[in-house]
Amino acid sequence: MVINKKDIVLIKRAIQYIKPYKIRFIFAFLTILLGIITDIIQPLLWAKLIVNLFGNNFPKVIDNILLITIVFLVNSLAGFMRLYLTSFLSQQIIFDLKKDIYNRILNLPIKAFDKMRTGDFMSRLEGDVGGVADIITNQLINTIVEILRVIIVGIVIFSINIHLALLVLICFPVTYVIYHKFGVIIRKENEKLFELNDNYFSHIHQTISGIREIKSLGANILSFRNFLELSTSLKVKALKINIISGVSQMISQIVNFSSEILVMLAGGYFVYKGTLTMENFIAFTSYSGQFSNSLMSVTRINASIQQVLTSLERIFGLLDNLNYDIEPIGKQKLKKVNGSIVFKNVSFQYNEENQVLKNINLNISSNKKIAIVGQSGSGKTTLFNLLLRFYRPTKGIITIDGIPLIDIDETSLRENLAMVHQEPYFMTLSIKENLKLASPEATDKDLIEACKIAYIHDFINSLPDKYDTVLGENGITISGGQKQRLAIARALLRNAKIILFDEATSALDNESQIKIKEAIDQIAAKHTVLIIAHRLVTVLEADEIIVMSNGEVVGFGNHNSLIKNNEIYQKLYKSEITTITSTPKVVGG
Ligand SMILES: Nc1ncnc2c1ncn2[C@@H]1O[C@H](COP(=O)(O)OP(=O)(O)OP(=O)(O)O)[C@@H](O)[C@H]1O
Repeated sequence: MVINKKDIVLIKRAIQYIKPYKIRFIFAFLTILLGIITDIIQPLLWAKLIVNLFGNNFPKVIDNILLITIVFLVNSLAGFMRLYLTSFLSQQIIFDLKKDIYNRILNLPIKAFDKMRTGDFMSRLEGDVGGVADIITNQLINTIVEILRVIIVGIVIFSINIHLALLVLICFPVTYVIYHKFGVIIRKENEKLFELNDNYFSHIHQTISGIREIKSLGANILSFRNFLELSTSLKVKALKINIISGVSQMISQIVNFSSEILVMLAGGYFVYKGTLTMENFIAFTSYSGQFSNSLMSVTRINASIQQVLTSLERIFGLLDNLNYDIEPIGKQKLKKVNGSIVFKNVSFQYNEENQVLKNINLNISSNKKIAIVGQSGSGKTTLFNLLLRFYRPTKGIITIDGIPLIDIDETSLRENLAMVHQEPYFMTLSIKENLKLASPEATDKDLIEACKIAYIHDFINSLPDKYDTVLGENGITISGGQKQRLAIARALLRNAKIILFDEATSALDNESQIKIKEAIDQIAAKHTVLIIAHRLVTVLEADEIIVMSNGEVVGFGNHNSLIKNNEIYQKLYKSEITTITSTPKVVGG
């Protein structure tokens, strides 16, 4: 068996998942032991029965049949208990592993998702976990049991006839070498199979989440071709692994069969010579079968262990990769929040390569409507990302009401900061349930009030099921403007003092635009609203405008002052003015 130090660490970690259920494991183990003992007794009883049948000893035959029946029943019961316990343990370990991975994913910093593909999470959560749990419960118990069986049955066959037992043993080194060699190959092939599985899951996830893009680009055929390529590789790899396992099994079966023939020939000869009783010969042939099968299982376990080690490596590797330094988060609760925000000398970079924000200094008063404008890539979204604490500034400090962002307790921060995305995400749940995700305690009255402020109540009321209408995947059945208004209502329900709003770049109908603007105006009276602005009307009416260029704040003031004094703002404004006169769009990115 090829197990190195690293594997031992993996196994030790896996054992942590077994520990809470050790009593059940012991029971499973005992039922299996009972199974082995009854398996060992049975051939002996059958041998006695046959001898008694030939000896015309009818009362003894009845005794033997009675005993055989009892042993059979105990054996069946033990088999059932074993099945029940191992299934329970296997499902429980799957549950525990998945729970740990899922919990880790939910609590990951956003930067982790910049690196990992969704498919990697899916394939490990689904594929590897099941495999590991099965092998921990079934294979691990089996290994111990089969080793025990080899020892016990080994003692029995050696005590029956040492020469015959040695003949049975001959096949072992050969079978061992076969499985050892094939085990190494299988492990390598499995690693490749799992990698393919990651790619496969990623591809499917990307296709489904980007289906609109794929269709509009006419990339269906290309996507299907990639899918076929991946599925074919998966099929070929899985087949190859099965063939390799099959070949190794076939070779060892041939070796086994040869040794059985040798045992028959030698055993028959010993009976003929009178050095072995018929009863012992019958029992021996059955035991030698058990012995070789167990020995085969023990060697075969090597392949399973190689497989489980690959999966363990991937699962724990994923968990470890996700083991980002736990960034200290403060415990300070925000009480009655004013909503003033300060950026002091804030710089930030997503990676080593480029500085995205450069020495940002901003002083945003509460209850104001602030528009952020700037060319695409100038760093507007990154400002929001930092405020949302998705990433931490590489330099400088951000405060809310004078409290450093880093010191604010997580729940408190989320309660006071709400975000309305360009393409808001809704679950496949009813409107009411989607809104309640933001505030589970909200009453129907609260929901209606928020929806009225967000100018979406009348629309919801016009739907057949009103607030109980179920939204399609990602709110597909409602328009972009309606989605944003619903998202505003959701943000309002959070009762957050600061609302971040990423205006939709896509053209909204006039009615939607006016309603969104009115909703924001109403909200801005009592909240600090920061808007990544893409519409002229938003910019013109903002209390303050932040002008961004190449990761720097190059202007701060209202439209009138900026249009007079700020060159970059003038340029942005002028470059869009033609569009603006035809449609009420766009300033900046
Ligand atoms: N997760 C990320 N990892 C690495 N770089 C990123 C990441 N997100 C954004 N960037 C880079 O940071 C810079 C600023 O991006 P940001 O999204 O903040 O710009 P923006 O002004 O909001 O642009 P737009 O108006 O097009 O949305 C860009 O150069 C972008 O490529």
